[in-house]
Amino acid sequence: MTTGHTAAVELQAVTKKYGAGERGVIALHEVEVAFPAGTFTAVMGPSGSGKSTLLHCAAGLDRATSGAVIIDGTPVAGLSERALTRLRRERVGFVFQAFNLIAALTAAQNVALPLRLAGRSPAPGEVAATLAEVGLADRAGHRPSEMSGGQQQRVAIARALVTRPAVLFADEPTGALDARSGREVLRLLRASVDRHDQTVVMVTHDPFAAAHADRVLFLADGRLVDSLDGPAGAQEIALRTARLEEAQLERQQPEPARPQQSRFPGMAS
Ligand SMILES: Nc1ncnc2c1ncn2[C@@H]1O[C@H](COP(=O)(O)OP(=O)(O)OP(=O)(O)O)[C@@H](O)[C@H]1O
Repeated sequence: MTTGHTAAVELQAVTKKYGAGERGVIALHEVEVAFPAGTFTAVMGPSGSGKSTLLHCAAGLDRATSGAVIIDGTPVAGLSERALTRLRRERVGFVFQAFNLIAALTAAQNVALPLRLAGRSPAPGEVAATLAEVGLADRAGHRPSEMSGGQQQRVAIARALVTRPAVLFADEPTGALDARSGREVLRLLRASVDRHDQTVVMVTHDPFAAAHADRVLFLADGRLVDSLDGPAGAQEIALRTARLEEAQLERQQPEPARPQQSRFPGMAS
């Protein structure tokens, strides 16, 4: 089995600008990054640094303003909307903070949905096996409202993995969970990489979550400014995050005021 040799997703000089003219916001500046197949990458950075934009561009949910995004060997720039939708449906999996399961469907029906949308019937046992992988073999007939948050997120992971995508993108997958359910979700993502060579890219604010990754990338002001090759400890990740947040705060401070003339001659103001 080859691991880590080819890129599941590649961004070449990707710039993303929202809006036009002077009021436009450059959310990504010529970002250059590859996510090797069979690896787990965490993306961190202060609020507004461009994490979600990076994820949306890398997943083909949004188009880059310039530069190239290559998903599973296919450059997305040349694709029609319909072809891009098909690429996303067949080669990309998503897990969001808010689970996004369909309330009227059972766990098994939710997991089968991507296969049905791709126009194929699940093979016998396929959905059950995927639910078993996330430890929910006994919940197949339950609807989302009958499951805990952690269980719902595990169903969402099963739904994302059922098509065996080239890459799984997770946007704050533990953000709405208690610590124990969060750890379970992270263990599952890690296991999908270790056991099935899955490629995972996860945006997170949580250093403990990022510590499950093989590599942590740090964004600031739309640029990749730092990286840690893992396994990295949560403490080191937290330290680097704190440094970036401090640097961002410093940049946002107004220009220091000129020293005032002291009202008391001879004393420093
Ligand atoms: N649709 C949009 N229109 C205009 N500006 C946007 C849009 N989406 C994001 N931005 C801006 O682009 C920059 C990057 O935003 P992005 O949401 O990618 O950051 P983030 O790191 O994911 O932030 P957070 O951690 O707060 O979710 C920010 O300045 C944001 O205000």
